[in-house]
Amino acid sequence: MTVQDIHPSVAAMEIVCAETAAPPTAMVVFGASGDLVTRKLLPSLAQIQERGLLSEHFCLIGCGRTEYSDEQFRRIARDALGEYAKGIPHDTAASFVEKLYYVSGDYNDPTLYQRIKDRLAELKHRHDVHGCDVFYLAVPPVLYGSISEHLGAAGLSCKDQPDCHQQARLVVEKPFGRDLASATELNRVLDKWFKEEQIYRIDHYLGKETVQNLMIFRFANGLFEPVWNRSHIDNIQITIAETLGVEHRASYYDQSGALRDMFQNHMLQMLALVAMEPPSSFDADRVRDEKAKLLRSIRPFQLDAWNSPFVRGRYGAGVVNGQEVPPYRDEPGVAADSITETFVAARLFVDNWRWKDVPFYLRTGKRLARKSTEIAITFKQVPHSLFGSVGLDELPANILVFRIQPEEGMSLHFQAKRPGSKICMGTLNMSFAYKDIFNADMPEAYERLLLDCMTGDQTLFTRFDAVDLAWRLLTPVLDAWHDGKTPLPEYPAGSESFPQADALPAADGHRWRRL
Ligand SMILES: NC(=O)C1=CN([C@@H]2O[C@H](COP(=O)(O)OP(=O)(O)OC[C@H]3O[C@@H](n4cnc5c(N)ncnc54)[C@H](OP(=O)(O)O)[C@@H]3O)[C@@H](O)[C@H]2O)C=CC1
Ligand SMILES: O=C1O[C@H](COP(=O)(O)O)[C@@H](O)[C@H](O)[C@H]1O
Repeated sequence: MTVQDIHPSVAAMEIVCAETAAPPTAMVVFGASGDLVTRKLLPSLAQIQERGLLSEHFCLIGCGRTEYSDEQFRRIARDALGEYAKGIPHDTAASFVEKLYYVSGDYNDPTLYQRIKDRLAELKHRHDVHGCDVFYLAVPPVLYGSISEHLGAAGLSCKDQPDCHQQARLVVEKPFGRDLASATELNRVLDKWFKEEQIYRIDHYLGKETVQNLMIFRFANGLFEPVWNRSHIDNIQITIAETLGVEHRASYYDQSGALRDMFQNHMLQMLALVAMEPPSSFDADRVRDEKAKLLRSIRPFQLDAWNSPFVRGRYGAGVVNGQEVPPYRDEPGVAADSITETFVAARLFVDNWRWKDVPFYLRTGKRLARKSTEIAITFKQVPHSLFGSVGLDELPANILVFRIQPEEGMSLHFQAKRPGSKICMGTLNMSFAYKDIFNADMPEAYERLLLDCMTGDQTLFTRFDAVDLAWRLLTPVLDAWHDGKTPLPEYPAGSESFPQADALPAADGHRWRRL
C-alpha cells in the first residue's frame, strides 16, 4: 500500500517516509526477565522485524540473575509477543525468537562479563553480525553504574577506539539519577568507559510520534513560526494526566514522586521542543544544542511560600473510570510516613527574546479524571472588537492543541461566521486525528528508539547537558519539598483538579484546560 492509498492529503509526504533499516547488530539486554523487556522491548524489536527493518544479521543476548536456558528465555519471549505484540504474524514471532539467547549471572561478578564477551563472539560469528554491540540497561537504576564499569573493564565498551560509537553503544533507561549529585556521579562513571556519542539515554516520550510532530509542525511549515513568540502567544499549557495509580511500582515511585518521575524528564523535554529556537539542521547535536539552550533560559524558581510557582499533591481515595480506588498512602509498598507527591504543577518563564513573560503552565498527575497528554498554545486575543454588540470578552482566544495521547492528533480553535445575522459567529474546532488520516495504530515509542539506536541516530535521546540542566533547575524544589513543610494536599482520585492547583494559573487570570 502506498501513502496515496491512505489519504489524498498525505500523498506528498511519501518521499520523506523512507525508513532507514537497522544495520547488523548484536544486542545484550540486562534485566531480561523484567517488565520493560517483556512488555516493551521484545515486542518492539519483533515489530521492527515485521516492518522489514531488522537486519537479518541480528542476535540478542538476554542477561540476568534468573537462571534460564536459551529455550526458556525464548518461551518467555514467545509468551510476551503473544500478549503484547498481538498483530505480529506467527512466522515473524517464530523467526524472531530464534535470534534470542540467554546468559545468567550476578551483575557484580566480573566473570559474567567475560562469559558475555565469549558468547557475543560466538553468536556474532554464527549470525554473521559485522556491526555494533548495543548494551541495554533494563535493570533497576542502582545497577547502571556498576554494569557499565564491568562492561568497560571487560573491554566491551571500545572507548579508546576512534570509531567506538560504531562498535559499542550503551542504552540507559530512566531515571538518570535522582538529583543533581547522583546524576553527575552516574555520568562520571559512564563517561569513564563510554563517550557521549556511545550513550543513548532513553526518554520514551521523545519516541512518541506526536512528540516528534512538534519539530515537524514547527519547522516544516512557514505559517506558524512567525507567530510563535511573545507578541502572539498568551500562554502555553502542558499536561500529562494519568488515570493509573502507582500500580506495583511503589518501591521505586515512593522514592521518586511526580517531580522526578515525569517532570524532570518528559515534561521538560516537551517544553524544550515547543519553545526552543529552530536548529540549523535535524542533526542530533544541533537539535540537542537548542534544547539545552532553552533549558538554560528557564528563569530560576523563587519558592516564596506565599507565591510559589510549584504545587504538589497526592491522590486520596476516589473513583477512577467507575472503580473505587484506595488512597496513595494505602497503596502496597508505600511507606507509612511517605510525603511523596503524585501530582505536580508549575508556572515557569523562559527568559529569552522569544518568550519573555509568557507563562508556561505544566502539570502532571496520577489518578486524575482522564488520561490525557496535550500541549495547548493559547494565542493573544484580538486587540479590539469591531463587531458592535460583541465585546472583546466574548471573542475567545485561538488555541492550538497538540493531542499527544490518547486520540493522537491536533486541533485549532478559531472564530468563524455562522449562517444567520451579519455578526453571527461561533468557535470552530479544526481537528485532525492520526487514526483517521494514517489509518494505522501508532507505533510504540520503543520501536522508534530501538531503531534509532541501532542506526546510530541520537536525536531522540537525551544528552547529558539537558539532564544536568533539568536537575539543576529542580534542585531548589527538591530541597524545599524534602523537609515536609511544603503543603501536600490530597485530591480525591478521579479529580479534574483541586483548589491549590487551580490557584496557580488563576493568579494570572488563567485556568487549566479541562482534561
Ligand atoms: N517497566 C517500565 O514500563 C519502565 C521501566 N523503566 C526503567 O527500566 C528499567 C527496568 O524496568 P523494569 O523492567 O520495570 O524493572 P524490573 O523491576 O522488572 O527489573 C528488571 C530486572 O532487573 C533485575 N533486578 C530487579 N531488581 C534487582 C535488584 N535489586 N538487584 C539486581 N537485579 C535486579 C531482575 O532480573 P534478574 O533477577 O533476573 O536479574 C528484573 O527482572 C528501570 O530502570 C526502570 O526505571 C523506564 C520506563 C518504563
Ligand atoms: O516514565 C513514565 O511514564 C509513564 C507514562 O508513560 P505513558 O507513555 O503511558 O504516558 C508513567 O506512568 C510512569 O510513572 C513513568 O515512570
